[in-house]
Amino acid sequence: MLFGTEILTTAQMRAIESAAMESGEVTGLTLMERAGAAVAGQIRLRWPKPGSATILCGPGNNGGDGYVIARLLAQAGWHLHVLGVDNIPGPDAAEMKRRWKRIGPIAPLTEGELRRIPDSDICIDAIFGTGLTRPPEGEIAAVLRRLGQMTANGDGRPRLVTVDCPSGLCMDSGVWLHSGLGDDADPMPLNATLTVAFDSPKPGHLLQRGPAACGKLVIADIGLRHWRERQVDQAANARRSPMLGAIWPEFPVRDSRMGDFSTRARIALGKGGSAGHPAGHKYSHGHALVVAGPAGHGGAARLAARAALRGGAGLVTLCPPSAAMAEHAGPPDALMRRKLDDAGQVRAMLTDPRVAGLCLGPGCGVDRAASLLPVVLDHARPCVLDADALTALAQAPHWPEGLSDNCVLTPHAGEFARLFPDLAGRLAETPRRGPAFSRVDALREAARRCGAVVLLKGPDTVIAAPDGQAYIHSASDVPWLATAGTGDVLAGLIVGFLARGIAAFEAAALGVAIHAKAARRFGPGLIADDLPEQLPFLFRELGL
Ligand SMILES: NC(=O)C1=CN([C@@H]2O[C@H](COP(=O)(O)OP(=O)(O)OC[C@H]3O[C@@H](n4cnc5c(N)ncnc54)[C@H](O)[C@@H]3O)[C@@H](O)[C@H]2O)[C@@H](O)CC1
Ligand SMILES: [K+]
Repeated sequence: MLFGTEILTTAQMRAIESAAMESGEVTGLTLMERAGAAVAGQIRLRWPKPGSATILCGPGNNGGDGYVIARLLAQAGWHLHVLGVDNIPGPDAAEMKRRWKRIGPIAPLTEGELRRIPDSDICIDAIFGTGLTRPPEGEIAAVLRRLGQMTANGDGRPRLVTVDCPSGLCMDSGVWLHSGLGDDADPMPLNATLTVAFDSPKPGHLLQRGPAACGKLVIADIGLRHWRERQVDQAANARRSPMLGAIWPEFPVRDSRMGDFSTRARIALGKGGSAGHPAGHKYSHGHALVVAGPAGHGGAARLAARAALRGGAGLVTLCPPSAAMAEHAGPPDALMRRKLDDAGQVRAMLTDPRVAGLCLGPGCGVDRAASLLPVVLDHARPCVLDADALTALAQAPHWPEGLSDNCVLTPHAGEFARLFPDLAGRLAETPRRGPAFSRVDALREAARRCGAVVLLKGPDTVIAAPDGQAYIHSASDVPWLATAGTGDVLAGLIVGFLARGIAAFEAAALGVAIHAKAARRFGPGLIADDLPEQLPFLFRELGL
């Protein structure tokens, strides 16, 4: 179970469109008309007064959408310049091109032409969509470079609207494809004001450069839901294509299949009762242990412990070494403390069946984490391994063996590179072809190798489970979340959810979503300490 919506790779999207057309219930021309109408509708919604638009139409169906948009905007009184590739596209795009030609001219899609025509209020990029497989070259690359320069101002004039995606962006990974001939030959990254994509987001809208390139992302329904649900279910049943879900800043309040976030969160958290109001005994909500480190480094573990408490663990015990006990004497009084000096003591604590979650890593110190890790892994209790525990794990002799699927690893990019240097290396390569290796590909492989849930933190957090299900959480709208200690809070929150009996993948997905919501609710100026304090208000708002 996931929160958010299913998202589709470009290959899945093409398969769904083909299945819809093969059914005979809908034609490609109808889908193209709906796609173009959706974009024209969004433009008219945002800019109700007809203005001027330059529409750039590529060689395929994305270009076909562009000709539909041209026709509909012209009918609405807009003044248009249409530039198009001089080719014979597929039958649907060719028909849309013909229909436009009855209304207005098509100038060649060249950089020179784009320079010659006067500036418009908006530029519409209908050059490449899901069909992009290689970097734009030659004249089209020059056009895109010019388009990037013209619209570099973001919200200045002209504004950039992209059809399905900004051209040149790999829709499966969110990276710009490069020719390898140097920056002068490549298009300039685009910064759109608005992107209207069809049916479902693709990973590239939400990962890496995608959010900045797309601007506001609107997902338009073009009547493919029936075929999408069938294809996704068939693929999942055949275990060919495990579920990929996502939440992004403009995530609609009510989503097609999974319901809105609060309903799904209520179902997940309902398994462990309501936050802060345990229906049963405190132990029925599980006891979480948070391991702390040497004196002077206790803040990280305290943040994690506080988040675990607010997240609804029945009991939370902070476990520093004896020498650091005094440092943890302050509030919250709800927090229990117990000294933990060696692996034997952890072993004794973990024999208590009520311990339902453990957090190892924040402020722990790598040596201490390394000494405790074997016992923690041996007991296979639900746990979060973060920070120093990840560094220790990467150095462990049997890595990547020994983990179980109730364990969540929460690396940031640097820690991920220590754990999976080859995958990090592939992510860092300059992409020459699409689909480029994506963060979802990397995380699925990482989770498969180590047998645990892996969560790669960032503005585009990706979580994957060993069985291949994956989840993208895009929080590009809360840059203030990137501040010291917020990762410790996330680790603690996930441990709190684990202690409530929520399965590791769900606990991680829910933790990331609630963490970002708490930051969004607080706003800029946030420090990590503020996050756990937002949780009671957030839970109440979500009706949890
Ligand atoms: N197939 C459908 O039923 C629908 C498709 N729609 C639109 O169609 C788009 C996909 O259309 P296409 O599959 O025709 O692909 P695109 O229009 O994205 O690309 C056009 C063609 O350019 C070629 N190409 C790829 N990379 C290139 C490069 N670097 N330089 C030069 N040529 C390159 C490819 O052969 C591709 O077929 C979607 O993004 C969407 O906008 C919508 O109209 C909705 C319905
Ligand atoms: K486009």
